[in-house]
Amino acid sequence: MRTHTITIFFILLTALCLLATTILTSSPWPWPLLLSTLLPLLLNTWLITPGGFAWRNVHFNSHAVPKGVIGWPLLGSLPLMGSLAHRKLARLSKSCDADHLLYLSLGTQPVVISSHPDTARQILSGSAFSDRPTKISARSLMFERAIGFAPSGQYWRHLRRLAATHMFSPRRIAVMEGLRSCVADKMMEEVMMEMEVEGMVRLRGVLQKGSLESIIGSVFGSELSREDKQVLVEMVSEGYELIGRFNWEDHFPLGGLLDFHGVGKRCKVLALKVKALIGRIIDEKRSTTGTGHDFNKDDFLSVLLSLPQEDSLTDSDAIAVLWEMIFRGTDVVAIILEWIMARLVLHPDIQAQAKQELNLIVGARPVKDIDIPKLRYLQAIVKEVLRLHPPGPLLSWARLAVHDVHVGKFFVPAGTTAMVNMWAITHNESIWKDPWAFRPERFLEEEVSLLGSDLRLAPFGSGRRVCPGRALGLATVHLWLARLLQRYHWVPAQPVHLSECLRLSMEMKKPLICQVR
Ligand code: HEM
Repeated sequence: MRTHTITIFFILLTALCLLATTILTSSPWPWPLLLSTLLPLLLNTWLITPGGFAWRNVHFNSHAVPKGVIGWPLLGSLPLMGSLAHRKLARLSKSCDADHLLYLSLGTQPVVISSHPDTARQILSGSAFSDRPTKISARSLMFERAIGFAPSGQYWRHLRRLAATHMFSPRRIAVMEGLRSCVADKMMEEVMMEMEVEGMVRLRGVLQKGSLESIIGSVFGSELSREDKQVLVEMVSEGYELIGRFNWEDHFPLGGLLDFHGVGKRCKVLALKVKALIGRIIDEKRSTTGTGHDFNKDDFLSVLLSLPQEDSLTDSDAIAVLWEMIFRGTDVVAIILEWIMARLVLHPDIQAQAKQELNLIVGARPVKDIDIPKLRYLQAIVKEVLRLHPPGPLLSWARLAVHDVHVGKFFVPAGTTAMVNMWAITHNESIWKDPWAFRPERFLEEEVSLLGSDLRLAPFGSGRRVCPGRALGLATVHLWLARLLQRYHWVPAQPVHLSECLRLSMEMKKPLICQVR
């Protein structure tokens, strides 16, 4: 029935075009002939393929024809991919009754989107979707030689092992507790200073500065100069802007020609600056010991430099990996904490309950990492915020099918980009009771793991490419949240807006401005 209607539609459209061009050109040759041949061909491939233009060469089994959206000619569904892409895609999947798998085109890129835990598990946890789709800006910024975008071969496995052992292991996280704690104290002072000087606190700036300080300390050690730190801040923020920008080349083979904003050029310039700065930091670190094999510090760079020959990385690969850690570790913790504090100033009863728990279990001394497992309500608050505001609503960077595969009964060819709409899953009323309500208690009533085993709530992804920094990220969020609540009572200084803006991560569109007592 659907195909029938479409066929009639494009025959009528062709006839209309033929008529229009005949009238407009007053000479019937050659435009009408050309149009009447090309148009049906184009429309045929665009209109009757589920998912639109990018799927034109894929033949689906008649028993398992997927549901898809055709989108705009050539662009496909690209116009949906703005700052609220997760919401628009969720609405689309629902309206097409395609929560399990929705087919669409982003330019010439075939894409499937899962908004259901079952298909999300198949995509994230199987081996078929173990690569990332090409992102030109990520490649120019060297991330293809780092964990996030390296193809899933031996090199990527080696990097993950190094990071798991020397950056994110429980021992390393425990060793770095002193640093995180010290940064927390500095943030408290800054909060107090802002209150005294301005009468209000712009929390985002304080948290971003703290996150950067903390990640720089664990990656490079504490020797970095103020100037170098400032340059790193600027580099990370430019990298965020560039990588979050729309890039034609990611979706069309010759899209690079349309780089009107010069994103490609700016990425190359930034990569040169990153290489120069981190290259110098590596050289300086090496020269502090002379032999280059005598590092006894705990920072990640010292560990990388002291690896045995067979495990060691070239300098340019080490630069890519160190840059990735700084880049990834800076913003997301600050973003989560800003969402949490926004919710807590809007719900003073929940804030009071969290403070009461802290009082009861920890008392007046500063909270430590070992207290966190006992702070069940505090953990429930973090979970509830990650459910309502997952920092990667489409799980940051998508996955790429490395071979043909079936997801459920639907065929997905190699080269397809797969996205999981975690935001749609965490807001689905058939999965979560009262999904729009902020109710941390739900996680006291039911134990739900955040770490990737339960696809109803997997803000860190799942499977072989699950976020390797999740334990460090959570330890930091819990510790700093507990300290912020222990020290101050938080109230809004201006109306709090919960509107979202999806760039690389999903931020609060309007920064939170509070007062403390
Ligand atoms: C605390 C909040 C964080 C959140 C919500 C988060 C979220 C994510 C998500 C959704 C992915 C993609 C997972 C997938 O494809 O299945 C990811 C990957 C990654 N994350 Fe995180 N992340 C966080 C913190 C961190 C930190 C602190 C670091 C490092 C310092 C980090 C480093 C990485 C890396 C290197 C990858 C790529 C993994 C791969 O492709 O093998 N993340 N993260």
